[in-house]
Amino acid sequence: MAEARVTIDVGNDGVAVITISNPSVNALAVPRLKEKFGEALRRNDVRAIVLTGDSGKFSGGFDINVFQKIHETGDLSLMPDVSVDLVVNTIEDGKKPIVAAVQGLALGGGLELTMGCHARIAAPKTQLGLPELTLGVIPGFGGTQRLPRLVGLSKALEMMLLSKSIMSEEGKKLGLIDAIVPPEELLKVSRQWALEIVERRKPWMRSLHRTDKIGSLSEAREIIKQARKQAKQTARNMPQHQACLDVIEEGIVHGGYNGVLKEAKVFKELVLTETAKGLVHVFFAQRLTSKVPNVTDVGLKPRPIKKVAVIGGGLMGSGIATALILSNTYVVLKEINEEYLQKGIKMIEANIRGLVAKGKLTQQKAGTALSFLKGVLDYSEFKDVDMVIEAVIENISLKQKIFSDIEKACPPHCILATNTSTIDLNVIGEKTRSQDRIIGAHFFSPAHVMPLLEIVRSEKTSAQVILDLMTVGKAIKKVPVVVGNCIGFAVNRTFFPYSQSAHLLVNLGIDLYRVDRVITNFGLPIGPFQLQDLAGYGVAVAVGPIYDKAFGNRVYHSPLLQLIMKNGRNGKSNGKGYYIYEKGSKPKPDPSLLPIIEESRRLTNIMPGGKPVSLTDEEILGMVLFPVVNEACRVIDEGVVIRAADLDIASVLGMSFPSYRGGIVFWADMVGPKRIYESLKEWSGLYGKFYEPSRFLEERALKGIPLSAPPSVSSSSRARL
Ligand SMILES: C[C@H](O)CC(=O)SCCNC(=O)CCNC(=O)[C@H](O)C(C)(C)COP(=O)(O)OP(=O)(O)OC[C@H]1O[C@@H](n2cnc3c(N)ncnc32)[C@H](O)[C@@H]1OP(=O)(O)O
Repeated sequence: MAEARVTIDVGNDGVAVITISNPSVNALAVPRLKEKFGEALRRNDVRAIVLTGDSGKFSGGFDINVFQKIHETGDLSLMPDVSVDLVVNTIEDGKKPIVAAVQGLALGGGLELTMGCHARIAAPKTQLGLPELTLGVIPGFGGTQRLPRLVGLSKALEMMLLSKSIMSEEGKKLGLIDAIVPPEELLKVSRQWALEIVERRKPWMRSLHRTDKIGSLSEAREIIKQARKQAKQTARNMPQHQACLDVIEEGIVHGGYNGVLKEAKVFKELVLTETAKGLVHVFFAQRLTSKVPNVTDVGLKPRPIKKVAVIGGGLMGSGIATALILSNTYVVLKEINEEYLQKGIKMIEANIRGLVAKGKLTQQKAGTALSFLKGVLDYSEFKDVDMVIEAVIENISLKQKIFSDIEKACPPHCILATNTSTIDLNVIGEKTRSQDRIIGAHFFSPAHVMPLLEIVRSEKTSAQVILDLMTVGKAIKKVPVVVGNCIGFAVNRTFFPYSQSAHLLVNLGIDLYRVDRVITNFGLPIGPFQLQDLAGYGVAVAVGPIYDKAFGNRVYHSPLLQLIMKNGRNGKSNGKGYYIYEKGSKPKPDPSLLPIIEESRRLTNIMPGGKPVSLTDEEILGMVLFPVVNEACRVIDEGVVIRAADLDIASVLGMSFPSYRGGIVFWADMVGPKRIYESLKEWSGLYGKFYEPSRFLEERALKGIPLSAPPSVSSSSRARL
């Protein structure tokens, strides 16, 4: 981030324009703001003040880097007193009118500063929001008090608890914005407005003193009560939602100023929580994924990708095609016969209809998206495509044949991507001479919904091709994470022990549904057994031998899956798996599964003394997740990911690992490598090689080094990236 500046410019009209200038989002530089406001309030030639931001943006809020410094040092004094000293005393209660001239975005502390001002003038389509809860804190510059007073309690709760921003047009209707003017008139109108306040021709409004939008105390309490109930369900394990409601309630009951004081106190408590640490880590880690050494830092420019061919109209292919057409990219969907092609097109139409039904897409945009789709049965349309994404079944010879066909059918610049989740890219491209443009584009199902795009490169994939796919990924609203070429790549490789540990626990006598419950209580949306039901068993069966070959004796074999398949269960697809699935109701545990589980326990015979083991929920959690951490260590050690933080993002976006725990490696460092190592060592003694700690974990645990610390040069084989 470039150096933060705040400038002051006093015009002949007696208006001082204070401008925040801190590329790229004008994060707030508090000491300089205080200094410039002090100057403007002191100077006799200044009658009124306009506060604005440079380069078409007001401000993205308080500098989040400061939170990270607080997390590293524990030093709360790094957090300046803005709320009372600057926003209440200097701005809101200052002796000169202050108008905020807002455009682009005003988020978090940025919006809070504007709410302390006496009026807000905005350019069209300015984004306004208080997203602090996504960082594990609450608005800390008075936002919890002023937003309800400006837009009403219900709307303010929606904006804060769901971190939902609004546009200035809606802000105008709600009363948050006083006028909307074209960007070129923003400063002129704001200056005039400020002078009119001086001349008492416009009201001198202090938001914190208002009560007209709050409603009666009993109404407000009822709204807060409902919000508490909802937050209990939707924001489990996180303290900031209930804390935000406490602070709002304080202000409603005891007045805005008391609310501001409580807000500042609670903010300081929250900023030190593990939740804030995890979420702030995820914020920066996600942005770091777009920095790929030797790809994004060597002056390359992304090439335009206008037309993409998707081969295979199954679940994955149709999801990928959906994601592409939603971003107005021309897609040619290829299938082997008319029947399959129509099936694929119908799936894409259903995906689009689903988004319309959920209110995520207008009917008009749905029609536009579908106009970008064309179904084909041969390669004639491939002559001018910029990229092909192959999404057929995991069959090596089929993929090899397709790649040698598309090498001939496509222009020489065309990117040749595969959506394989397991097969080595070098094997797929073996029959071509185009290894430099072969790349993995690993989407997660459903591809038009899940945000992660794992971009897999081989040693031969060119930097230009990686950059192009990263750009396409961002254009279709995915978060691309570049990883190396290995079995399962980063996500499936790291999580391969996840369901195996769950099976092992069941064979040790632990209740299957309890395992799922422990995992959902931890924060994943569903447990490993429900996940298997949802994904279908075909994937597990197909990848089993591949994992066996690659990972040898650290694979745990359980007969349970085969047994339940023999029993006619296919998971959610036929309504019967580990759970019973009935339309309109939640998945139900199935008591008739017990004899099958018992058969699996009999066959594996691993219960000590033939008796079920007794474990605490914490032990169950560790026995499921520590083997995942162990594999994550190997993934880091082998250089499959550029940095540990990439695996955090991949786990959050690909496996729905709770973001407030910071991702798998961040969480492991919070738990402590030593504890994880010692537990795994103990379990490997009791239950075998599946739990044996990796060399990397052992080294880090014994030397007291966090798993996320950059690997040492002497580390084993960092050859993949
Ligand atoms: C006390 C107060 O209540 C507390 C607060 O104000 S906390 C801050 C509240 N504000 C937020 O949560 C907004 C966070 N930022 C965002 O959501 C998005 O960055 C944005 C919508 C502003 C812009 O998005 P986009 O254009 O996609 O750019 P994005 O890549 O995210 O950010 C650009 C750069 O600005 C940085 N940045 C964005 N907001 C920042 C902030 N508030 N502080 C510090 N850096 C910030 C990003 O880290 C990134 O840096 P990089 O280029 O070195 O990677």
